[in-house]
Amino acid sequence: MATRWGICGAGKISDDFTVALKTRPTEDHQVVAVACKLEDAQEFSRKHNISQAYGSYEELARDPDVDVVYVGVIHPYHLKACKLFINAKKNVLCEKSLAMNTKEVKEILDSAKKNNVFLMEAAWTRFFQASVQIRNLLSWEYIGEVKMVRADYGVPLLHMSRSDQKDRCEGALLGLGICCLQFISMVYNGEKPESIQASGTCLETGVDETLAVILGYSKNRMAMFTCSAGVELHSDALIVGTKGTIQVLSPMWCPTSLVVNRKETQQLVPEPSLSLNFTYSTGKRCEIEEVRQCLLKGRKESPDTPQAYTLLLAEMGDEICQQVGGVYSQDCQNMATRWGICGAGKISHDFTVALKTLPAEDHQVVAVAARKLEDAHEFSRKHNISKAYGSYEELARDPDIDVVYVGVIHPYHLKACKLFINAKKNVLCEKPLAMNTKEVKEILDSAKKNDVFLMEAVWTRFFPASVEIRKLLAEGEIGEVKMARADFGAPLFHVPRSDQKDLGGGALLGLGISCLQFISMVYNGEKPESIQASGICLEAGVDESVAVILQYSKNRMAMFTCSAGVHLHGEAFIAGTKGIIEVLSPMWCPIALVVNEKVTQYPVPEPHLPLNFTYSTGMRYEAEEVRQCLLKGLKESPVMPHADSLLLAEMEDEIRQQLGVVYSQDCQ
Ligand SMILES: NC(=O)C1=CN([C@@H]2O[C@H](COP(=O)(O)OP(=O)(O)OC[C@H]3O[C@@H](n4cnc5c(N)ncnc54)[C@H](OP(=O)(O)O)[C@@H]3O)[C@@H](O)[C@H]2O)C=CC1
Ligand SMILES: O=C1OC[C@@H](O)[C@H](O)[C@H]1O
Repeated sequence: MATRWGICGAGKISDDFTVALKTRPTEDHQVVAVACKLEDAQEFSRKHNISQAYGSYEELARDPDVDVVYVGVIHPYHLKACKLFINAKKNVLCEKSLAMNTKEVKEILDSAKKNNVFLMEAAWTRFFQASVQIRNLLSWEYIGEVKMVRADYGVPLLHMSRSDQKDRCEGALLGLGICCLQFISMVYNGEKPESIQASGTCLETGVDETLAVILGYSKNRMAMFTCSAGVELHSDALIVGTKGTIQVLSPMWCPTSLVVNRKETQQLVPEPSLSLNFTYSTGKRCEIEEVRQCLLKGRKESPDTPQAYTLLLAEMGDEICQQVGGVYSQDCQNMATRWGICGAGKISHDFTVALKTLPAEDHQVVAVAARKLEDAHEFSRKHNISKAYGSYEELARDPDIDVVYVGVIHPYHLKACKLFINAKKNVLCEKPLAMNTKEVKEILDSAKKNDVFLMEAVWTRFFPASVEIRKLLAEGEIGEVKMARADFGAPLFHVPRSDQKDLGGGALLGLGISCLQFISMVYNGEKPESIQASGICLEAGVDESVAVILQYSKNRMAMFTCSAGVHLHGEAFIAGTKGIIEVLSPMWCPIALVVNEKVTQYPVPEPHLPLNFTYSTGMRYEAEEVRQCLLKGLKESPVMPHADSLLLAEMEDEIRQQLGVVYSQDCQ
């Protein structure tokens, strides 16, 4: 009985695929239907003598006479099309690249598994006679142990709309480089490379034009490829072993000539019955027959292109895209921000609980790292995190992390931030960003140099109440601001990190910073004209209680008190020429505002686990700010910009100097 094909999409590749199918016996393969815009489907069906033409993919999905659908639409539509057919229990052969990124590929693979249907990415090169011969030669170790693989594929394609428009297409990697990658992956038997280094040029649209990639494999083996949608490359491939070489002559993506240890053999493809759009497309007959054989044997995937290979290709593609800066809208949309947590202490616990109050589609914690592996394990068990590392370095190397939350105590912020930033990780670091201005500058500089996002976790700024305060001030609700005041005091000296100097102790950096950032927010990041600080210090040399007066231009002022020895009321207010905004306690995680005597509440969600600190689920707002910044490609938050972190550090330095609090970091 013939395998009955449905064709999804009536473009160039579907045209060639249908011609290739005709080179097979009609007892084995028949095209029974085609679907796309109705007039195009009708024209396609007339040209190829197909009995059924549908004006929608949904009709094709419902056709009971179709055994397998060939998805020949452009990549951005693969996910939707594949899921439609798979959910209708159709087997699917989908053009390469199976989807735009790993997340989409996983979604397609999962749905094929769930629906128990056959699915294969149309990596047609693998099924050419020449590729079969290569696999045989490698398994016989005909050229000894493989040490190096190289492939190139370049064709000027930028005149084709799908190749230069990011929303419609793929760029050089997804369009061409994927053939080189799959070749390398075939030679190395689906092994994951140990390293990938990619460099490339992108068009103004953000699409990658030309790429060069080096892959490092275990046991000192390597591979490299170049691809270009801008220029013609030689487009051959080479496998170098300890005892010889296999050369795949151009076109390596539809190979018909091999040179094995200098001896050339040719395996030609049949002539087409109609003219083709692409080189040697009748070679697709091999993948077509592979699908039939798999269906006859009841297989759900091809042993020659298993789904694990498809996944690996997507993962490598994502890594390369990330390195060259080619990000597609699909990479951002619907994709969770993947957090790594550095430090398994109290605030990291609270932050992780706060993340759980946000949709799992938007935020996921994928790994935690602590100095001791058992602490990381305990944390990961408690929070159901899949990866636990016993060092921060391992977290820095994890390719699955988009952003690291640094929740260690402040003397270690500099080292941790630099580690992650140098590993090209985005960072949200607990406050204070560092111990002094010098350290803060070092972190900011390294974030700039490495072109990553960095934000000091000044969570207060992102509470809805703070958003409301900024709105009211901008609208002039209380007239011209003349005075701001804040207090924050809590007896904390039972906590070592609060009274020990080498652990970053002291009221100012622990608590006063929340008051200082509030004042700085009210005065829009302006530098005060003068600062007068007075305070009392413990014998250990850290500040216990501090009172500070700040003078701003145009006769405006601010003041705050903080104490790590006693409880203070924890309120703040902003007084203007036309009214007053009061922030009820706790002002550092505000849930109630009184604006000209009218009270408004802004409650935070309940936590699913007990918290260490007051209203910590409010850290969800800063986490969402990070996500939004990353989605927009920002390197700093407009609400808590780098300049504000620098100003905070400068003011803290000045206050500490007046109090006589000196940390070892100030002397280095
Ligand atoms: N937003 C807010 O309101 C709050 C902010 N914070 C800030 O968060 C940070 C951490 O505070 P918190 O969680 O209470 O602190 P913890 O005492 O719980 O310590 C946090 C982590 O810091 C690392 N650490 C602790 N002591 C040492 C040390 N002696 N040497 C090296 N590393 C050490 C540990 O990492 P590991 O697990 O790897 O061993 C530990 O788990 C501080 O910078 C603080 O200012 C804190 C509370 C509230
Ligand atoms: O460092 C701190 O420790 C105690 C907390 O209550 C406070 O919010 C934080 O800044």
